[in-house]
Amino acid sequence: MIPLPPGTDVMADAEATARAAAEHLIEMAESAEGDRVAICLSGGSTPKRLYALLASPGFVERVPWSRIHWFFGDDRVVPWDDALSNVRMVREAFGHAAPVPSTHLSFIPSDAGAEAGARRYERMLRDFYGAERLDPNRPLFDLVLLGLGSDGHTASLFPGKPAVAERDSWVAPVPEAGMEPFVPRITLTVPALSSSRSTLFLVNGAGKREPLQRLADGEDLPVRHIRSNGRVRWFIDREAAGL
Ligand SMILES: O=C1O[C@H](COP(=O)(O)O)[C@@H](O)[C@H](O)[C@H]1O
Repeated sequence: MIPLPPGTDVMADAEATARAAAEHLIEMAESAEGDRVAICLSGGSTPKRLYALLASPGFVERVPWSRIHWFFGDDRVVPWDDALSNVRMVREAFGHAAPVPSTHLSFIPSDAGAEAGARRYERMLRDFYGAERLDPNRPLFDLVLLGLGSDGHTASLFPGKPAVAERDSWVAPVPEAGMEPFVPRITLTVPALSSSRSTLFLVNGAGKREPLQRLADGEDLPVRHIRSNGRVRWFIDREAAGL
């Protein structure tokens, strides 16, 4: 078995990971103070089952939809209805069953290119937060969901790329990352992703053994830089853990 990050719960399979994540999301939303709950969603294929579960009977009645404001940790610079878009993935997973007020979904702007989109998304986040600087005592997000790409990226922070080192901006353009063919992306940066009341990594499947092993071997992957005001937790299924 691969030595796993601190804060790991090993789950039986992808379904168990999604169910535990749904319970954690509801717990974080219910325990949030004030009338707004901010949740930052991850993309890719892993969290799709979680989002579909939230909109399904047994969960949909328990999620405090009217209080939750949904944000994205990263996206590709493609139209929101493109098959590569995280917006499309979340919309499809929520379907019509999730009663999300339209003003509570903040999509990453994708129509003006990576640079301009990053600036616009940063403005949206700062306006929502109500300040130009992150207060270490007041997290931007109640919950940040993240994944781990098979090549070691998280959000769209790719190992060794400039966005990983960004500490002033909350959002960064990712014009290239060494994956070919690469679609430009926009990503939250380490300080924004680390401003959370809770952070949860979801990692499933045999394809994640390699990046988990690289992490265990001490490689400087972007996830190493992510912090939280509260706990950083990992839900990893047995297959990814090498069990
Ligand atoms: O490209 C992306 O990949 C990572 C990992 O996705 P996964 O489906 O392999 O778990 C994801 O966290 C990120 O948001 C997404 O844009």
